[in-house]
Amino acid sequence: MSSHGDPVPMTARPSGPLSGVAEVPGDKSVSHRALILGALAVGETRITGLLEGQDVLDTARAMRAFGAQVEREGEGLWSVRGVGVGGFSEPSDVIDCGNSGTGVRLIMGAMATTPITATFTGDASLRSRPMGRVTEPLALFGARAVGRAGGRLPMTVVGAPAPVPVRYAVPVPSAQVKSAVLLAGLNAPGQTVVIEREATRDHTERMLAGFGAEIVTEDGPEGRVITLTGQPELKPQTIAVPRDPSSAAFPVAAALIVEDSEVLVPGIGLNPTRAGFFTTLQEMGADLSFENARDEGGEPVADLRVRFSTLRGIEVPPERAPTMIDEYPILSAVAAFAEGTTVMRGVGELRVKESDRIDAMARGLEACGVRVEEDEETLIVHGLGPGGVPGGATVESRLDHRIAMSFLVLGLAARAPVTVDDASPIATSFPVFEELMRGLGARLERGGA
Ligand SMILES: O=C(O)C1=C[C@@H](OP(=O)(O)O)[C@@H](O)[C@H](O)C1
Ligand SMILES: C=C(OP(=O)(O)O)C(=O)O
Repeated sequence: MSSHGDPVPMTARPSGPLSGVAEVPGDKSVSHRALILGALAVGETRITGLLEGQDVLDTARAMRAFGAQVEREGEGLWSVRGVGVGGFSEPSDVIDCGNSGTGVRLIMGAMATTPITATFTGDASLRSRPMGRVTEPLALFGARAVGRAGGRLPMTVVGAPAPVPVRYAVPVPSAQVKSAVLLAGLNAPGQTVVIEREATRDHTERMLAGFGAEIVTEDGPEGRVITLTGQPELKPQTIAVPRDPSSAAFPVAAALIVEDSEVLVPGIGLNPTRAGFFTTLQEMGADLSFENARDEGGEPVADLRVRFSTLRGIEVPPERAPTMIDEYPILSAVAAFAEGTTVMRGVGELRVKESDRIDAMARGLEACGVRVEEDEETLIVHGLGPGGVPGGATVESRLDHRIAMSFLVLGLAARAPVTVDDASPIATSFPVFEELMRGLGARLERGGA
């Protein structure tokens, strides 16, 4: 929701070894898609392990506003009675997607080929993010959108009265744009084709196939070509949401930088389009072991054991960025404890997330005594080695959950406490962060140092 309450300062203090089992919540990307596709299926979809973070709760509320019946039956246990492809009704009020880029962009796609009108808004962070990247391809289907200057929310989308299928090459690596086009393609007759030069997370494609849509992915010279046949009847599913690797990144990072730690993170999703952070950590010398690799609900899953490690700085290959895009903030916190320099190039997309994440990390790391360099597309962190980060600063979280969690993790291994001015955004993706980290032995406290 866009109303933002009082800031919640939080302080991380230098902690003793972390240990135990970190049961992180359900995957945010998969949770949004389970609700949206459930709402477009005919019949009752049942979901277990749904992330009950604010971003996903806002999507659940939006699906009700478009006519689906969405019920919470227990912890993480939800049921969605869908209205069928093309069956969305017109919401009687503004759709507030809170802090969630995924929520607003996927929902715009899902309604853009139905002849209804909807107005979208969000919090101050979401209202500053670009929506033109979705409304441009949605216009090719025949939808119209009017928003503020620069394609910003609030924005009204008028669904296409007679949608036509589309062939669209996504100009930026973005699973949200790809997914918006595929969801719009659901109600266009014929074949909608999306081409992406760099493969981004493919949960939409996997889940559409699970719901019975005809969808084919081919890798060719132009990149990944995804062809969806429009106007299917989606069949309701039972979906087990895997634990979120992007949330797991925080306890994993904490165990790597706090001396003598050992933590087990069970059941995390390890879809290759999401796992780049763990590959990068291994290249830095991290002691990670993957146990009990298995498949759950169409997604690869494993238990991850992590032990404190002496890390070295590396150059992260730019082509890996889409597979770890949300993990650069925590990677740059980890890099501060590595020996040598970590170079992250080709990460310009970080500037249009919940905050400008390159700037937010650079300023916060500097305040904690870490030397950084940056340009439009690059962040470079000069590591100080294990135990070498001074800390002792208050850092701005800028309405960005990942910035808040990154600096709280950093503070557990710094020499002096680190305060985040507002930890409340953490509830968007990882509502049990504080409790879970404390359970491992992290010294997290409400308030300033
Ligand atoms: O499709 C998704 O679920 C997401 C895609 C990514 O955004 P972009 O599509 O903007 O890269 C990612 O940053 C976001 O957290 C979730
Ligand atoms: C970028 C993120 O989310 P969204 O784009 O959905 O707001 C994120 O969770 O890091």
